[in-house]
Amino acid sequence: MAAPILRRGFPGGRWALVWIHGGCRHRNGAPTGPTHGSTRGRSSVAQQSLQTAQKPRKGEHKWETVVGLEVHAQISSNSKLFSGSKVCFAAPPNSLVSFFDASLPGTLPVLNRRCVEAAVMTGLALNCRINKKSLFDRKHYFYADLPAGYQITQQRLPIAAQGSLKYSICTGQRRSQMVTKTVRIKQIQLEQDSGKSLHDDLRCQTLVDLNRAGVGLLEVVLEPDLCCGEEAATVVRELQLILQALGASQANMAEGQLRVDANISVHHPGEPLGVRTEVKNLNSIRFLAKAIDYEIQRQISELENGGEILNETRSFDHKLGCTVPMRDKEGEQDYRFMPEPNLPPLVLYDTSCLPAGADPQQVINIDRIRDSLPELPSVTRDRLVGEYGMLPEHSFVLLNEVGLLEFFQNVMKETRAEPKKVTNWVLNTFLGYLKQQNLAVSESPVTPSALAELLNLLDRKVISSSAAKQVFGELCKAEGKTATQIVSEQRLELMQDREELERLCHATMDEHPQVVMDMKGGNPRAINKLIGLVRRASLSRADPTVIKEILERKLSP
Ligand SMILES: Nc1ncnc2c1ncn2[C@@H]1O[C@H](COP(=O)(O)OP(=O)(O)OP(=O)(O)O)[C@@H](O)[C@H]1O
Ligand SMILES: [Mg+2]
Ligand SMILES: [Mg+2]
Repeated sequence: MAAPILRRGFPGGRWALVWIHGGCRHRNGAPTGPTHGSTRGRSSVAQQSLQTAQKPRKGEHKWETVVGLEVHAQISSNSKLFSGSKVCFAAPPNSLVSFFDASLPGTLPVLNRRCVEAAVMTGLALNCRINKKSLFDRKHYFYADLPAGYQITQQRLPIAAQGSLKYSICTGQRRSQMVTKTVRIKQIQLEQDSGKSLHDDLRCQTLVDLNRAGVGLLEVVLEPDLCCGEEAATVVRELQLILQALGASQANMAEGQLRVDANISVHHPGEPLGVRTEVKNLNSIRFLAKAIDYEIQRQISELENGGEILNETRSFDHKLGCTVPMRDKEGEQDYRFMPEPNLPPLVLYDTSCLPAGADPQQVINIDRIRDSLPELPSVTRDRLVGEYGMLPEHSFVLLNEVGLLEFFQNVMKETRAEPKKVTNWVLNTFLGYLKQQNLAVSESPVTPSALAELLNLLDRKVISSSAAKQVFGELCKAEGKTATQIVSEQRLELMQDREELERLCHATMDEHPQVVMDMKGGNPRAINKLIGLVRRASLSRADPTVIKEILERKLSP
């Protein structure tokens, strides 16, 4: 019986699986490979998502639109997939390159355990089947930023396959209805990132930075179940949140940690899928949606004008808002896939089938990873709705803004105010201010404790709602004052003294006899005017409910 052992590769807890006799132990026989078959026999989920395609524009009713995504996520790890070089964004060019990353002869890959664990976590979170045996392959193409002339990937047997991802999308005329849909995951594969080519047009030269070469990537391949830019954008955002919750990837698109290739085709209902084009390397969710919608329109008008769609790769020109063929990817590529001879099969275990005598620290146990999975975004949203009676759409906003959920939860820890009130303040006043100032939650001058203190003052009726807004405005100035200090310095406390309030009402009525006459004459708006006048005289410190009660009593016949 063959048995894998783990070999310590580089310092810092890196291990490689070494296959001694070239066999494999499985509990239930060999796992099946990825579903590379035709995409035509799509499930009812796929059909359903096609049927609910976006509202047709002119001429579009005759067409069904199909979108399939390949999402590349850089794995959060201190070192690269097969070498000990550090992974760091924006380091000086070529400062993080080992001999292996530069493909010097004689160097060998050593698999990074952390990357494997991140892939298993992601597979489990996306309801995939985890393959207990997966294989590495070489995918050949020639480009300056790929020094080996091939990328190590998992083409034949990836680490995870056949999963699904649920996402929610707003529909209806006023987009007030939320519908939950499912997209199937075809497979998740581990692979190396390439380096970066920097084109210096002025000097007509290309510079190569290999810092990124060999960084671990997860390629999540989705089945062609989507139908428009908005659906694709929603799915990618959900995937991004899942990867971040798992800690599998920081998935920051601006830093290139999440890049998407969008495959698009159109066909007539009842006919086979059309020829797909692939828009490569989309690194913003907004551009992803725009590129897809543009490409759908382009393909439809091309076909309606008697043209044909070429199976080509394109890129999105965000300045022009259109897709253009990629010059370097013209023609069909032959990647000459072949097994990677320097890496044994990657073997994973369940608790029930650990190899006899194996050190649990040295084998990768799928059950242990499953047990340590954190709360996933969909579960967090359900919890917010259940625990705080929050509207589902509010739970989406809380999760979508980076750091906002943590902010909300920290406010909740320190306030006795109703969760609904806290949600309103966080989503309207606080988030509204951040948006207006173009600030991230982490840059906010208002801390969760400061907002909690303010909400406590409001809850204890120490201040009125309008005074609370005023205090919030002062907190935003970040002068280091607490809400209580601001309230006392600006004398914003609600007037509690009944006699003082009576006196104020009396004085206001004396000053405005016409309004009093109107009120006595039955003008319903006069009472509000009088309340406003008393409040102004009290510098907004008088409680409107108490004023109303006093005025009504004084003016009742
Ligand atoms: N007719 C189609 N229309 C739209 N999308 C499609 C169609 N057929 C397949 N797809 C999508 O194309 C993608 C194919 O990705 P996959 O990684 O399997 O292969 P590839 O694009 O040929 O290879 P590479 O990884 O080199 O880009 C999948 O997301 C799939 O859903
Ligand atoms: Mg792919
Ligand atoms: Mg592709």
